[in-house]
Amino acid sequence: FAVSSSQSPKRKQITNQGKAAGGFAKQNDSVPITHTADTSPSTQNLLNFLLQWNSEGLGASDSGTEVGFDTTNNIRGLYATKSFKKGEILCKIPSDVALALTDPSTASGEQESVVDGGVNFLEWYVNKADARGMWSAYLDTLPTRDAYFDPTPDFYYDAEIDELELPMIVKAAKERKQQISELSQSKNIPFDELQFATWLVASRSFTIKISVDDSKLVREGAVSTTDKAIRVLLPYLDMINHSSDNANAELHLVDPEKDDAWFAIRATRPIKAGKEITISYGASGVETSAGLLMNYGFVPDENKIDAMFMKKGGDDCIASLDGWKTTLEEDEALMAAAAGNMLNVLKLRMKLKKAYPSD
Ligand SMILES: C[S@@+](CC[C@H](N)C(=O)[O-])C[C@H]1O[C@@H](n2cnc3c(N)ncnc32)[C@H](O)[C@@H]1O
Repeated sequence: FAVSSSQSPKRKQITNQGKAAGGFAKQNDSVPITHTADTSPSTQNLLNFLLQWNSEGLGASDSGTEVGFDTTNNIRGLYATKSFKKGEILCKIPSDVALALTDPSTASGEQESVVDGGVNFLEWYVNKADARGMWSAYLDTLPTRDAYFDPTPDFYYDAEIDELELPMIVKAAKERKQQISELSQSKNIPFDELQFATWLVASRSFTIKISVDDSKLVREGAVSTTDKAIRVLLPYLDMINHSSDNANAELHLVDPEKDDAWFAIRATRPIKAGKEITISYGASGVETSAGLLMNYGFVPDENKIDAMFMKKGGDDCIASLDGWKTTLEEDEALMAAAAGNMLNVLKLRMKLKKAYPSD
């Protein structure tokens, strides 16, 4: 099985090239720079760790990608340091530096919940000294509970969840809070710890398929009903932010049938040097704004998929604009005085009201 669990990566280690990040190989064919390079020790450590395991397209200034902070909103993300054509690989990491969050021997076609993933993350990596040491270069780059992060409804009061109004979202959000509470008790994990681990898993993990027959990764588009879904954390690749309507890259499996498989980021459009690299989150590559709030804690400004979600949402969805408790204008007025979690609640409500076709 090519994805590591808590053990060390299996591939042969190469000498650390110790190249520093930052800067551009060439300035032509580039866009104005909208980020500052992340030169923090934790990110440099991660780069060195990944280079030891033969990762490509990262680490040196001309390698292809670098971690940076958006100069406007300070959000950390991944940026191109050279131009790429559509279809080109920007960077890749070997599958054995992926941290599995699902036990492949018990996995089924059904996706385990993010809360189960949170339990496994704590039990297999964080609370196990040897694994924590092995993966420290990655773990040290993760957001922490004591710094600001975008809270998902797992962190909301029930009254705030109720304000989301859409029955299917309110139900899913309350169920997940409940599951965190139940599993924290049955697994003897402090509630706050599991709540945050669940957030890390929900907002950073990728779901991939592996073949039942030989436990190898499965090429995209070749998924059969007997394949198992497993959740993985992908160091460095999890620095990539989301774009609903303008993503320029996607996760791609290279040589999934071989032991030496790779997780790669591939350009879906031409990308100029300096441009932020974005993918579209969600297992199927389309995530509604409600789904983004549930799992990633933010509501995007644009999202073409929302209109379709409202139309095809079924009985659990609010069937018409009349079904909402407030009008768009009332929400706009509430927004002016809102703070904390209610900002995203109202942003989502207003966005869905605007997206819903009035025919
Ligand atoms: C997989 S991580 C991406 C890397 C992350 N920015 C970091 O610094 O580690 C997902 C998180 O990034 C942030 N994020 C990603 N895309 C975003 C977007 N389009 N707008 C606002 N926040 C975004 C959200 O906080 C989300 O939970």
